[in-house]
Amino acid sequence: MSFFKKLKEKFVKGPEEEEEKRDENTEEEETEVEAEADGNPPLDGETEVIDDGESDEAESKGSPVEEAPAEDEEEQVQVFEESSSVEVTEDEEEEETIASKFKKGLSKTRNSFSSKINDLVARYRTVDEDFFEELEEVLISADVGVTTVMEMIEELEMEVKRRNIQDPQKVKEVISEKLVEIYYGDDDAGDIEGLVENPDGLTIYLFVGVNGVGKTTTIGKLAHRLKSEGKNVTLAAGDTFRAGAIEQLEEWGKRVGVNVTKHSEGSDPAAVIYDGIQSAKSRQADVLICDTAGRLQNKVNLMNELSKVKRVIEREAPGAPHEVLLVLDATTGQNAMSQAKTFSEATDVSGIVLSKLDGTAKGGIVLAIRNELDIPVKLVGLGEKVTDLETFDAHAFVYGLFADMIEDYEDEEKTS
Ligand SMILES: Nc1nc2c(ncn2[C@@H]2O[C@H](COP(=O)(O)OP(=O)(O)OP(=O)(O)O)[C@@H](O)[C@H]2O)c(=O)[nH]1
Repeated sequence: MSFFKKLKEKFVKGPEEEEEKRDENTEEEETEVEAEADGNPPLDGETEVIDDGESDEAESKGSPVEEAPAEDEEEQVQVFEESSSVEVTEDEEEEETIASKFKKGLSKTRNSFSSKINDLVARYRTVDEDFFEELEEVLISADVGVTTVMEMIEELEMEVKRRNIQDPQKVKEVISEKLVEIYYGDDDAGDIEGLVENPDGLTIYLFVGVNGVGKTTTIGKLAHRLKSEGKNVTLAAGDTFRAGAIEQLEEWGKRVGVNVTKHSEGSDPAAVIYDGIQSAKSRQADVLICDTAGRLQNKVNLMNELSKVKRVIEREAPGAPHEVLLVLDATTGQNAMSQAKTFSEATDVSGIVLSKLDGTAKGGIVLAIRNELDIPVKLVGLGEKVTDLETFDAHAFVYGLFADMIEDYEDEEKTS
């Protein structure tokens, strides 16, 4: 079966399915309206009471960092009241398919990339050396990364020869297929996609990345997603360095309806994370998401800070952190690549979260990161809404890049 057809079957819903989905949505809306009429908020609110006794006991057993300010103890754990989680609007909750999210989120990249590809195939009658040279430029301009592009062109040339493809139009499909193949390399999709979870208790995710990349927003989005899946989520405000970072995380905690462990600005991040773990344990949380500061200016400090935080996590929750997630801003292109290199030297990054993928026309950065750094992209930010965080899926990504062509392909199919 052709690759475009496979993608179509996987991601494009038929009219009947769309109809069913619309009916389901209408039913859900009606239920929500009824619930509101009964005085219940559309999102489940959360009233949480902390067992302070237990966390105090843990602290007295020896917080790892003596310099943690004692006067903050009573405000270390924030408790949000029931009304606080309704700020996620119904509009934001609207259900979209993974395909429509990737299609919408990658529209800038698609518009630039597919128009260049279409222009290229329209100008060539046969697939020759010049064609591949121009294709190379198109891929490089989409930030795919020189090394990855070279590998890709080599494989494309072999494939085109093997299948004896003469018509440049037919190369589009081969490109899409190769993009997926190059992304996975020798790995199975199941091994590199999705976040690792601890089946036996608390799962801990450690977030790292420089300031301004969208770390806080991503943590908020992930907390919302996990909570919507029925998980008991808690956050630790380990970015004690950037002014306003703690308050910003607290805001997200309120918005999403999860509690946040915090100390005052400038305090030791490892102490916050330690308290976050005790709090998560005492409330039997399923997931703790830890924020950290990213000071790139001083690599030694960054390394020391992250290794101290990791040591505390490893000691207090053996087997954790289950993921060390580096947030990179897709709009910063090759700068993101150099940040990834620095952070991988400072700590064991297990996955990348690529934020603001919707804000760039150079979405090819996904492939460069995966291929040149050998770190999988676990999550992608596809917009500013709380629900605009998706588990990365290379097939959905390629569908997002080639959606228009796949639709044209459908037409060709229908008319043939
Ligand atoms: N369009 C779009 N905007 C995003 C995405 N993720 C984050 N943003 C926006 O990027 C801006 C910065 O994000 P924040 O999370 O506030 O990041 P920050 O506070 O500057 O810095 P850190 O938390 O240290 O990364 C905010 O306006 C976010 O709404 C995304 O996936 N798409």
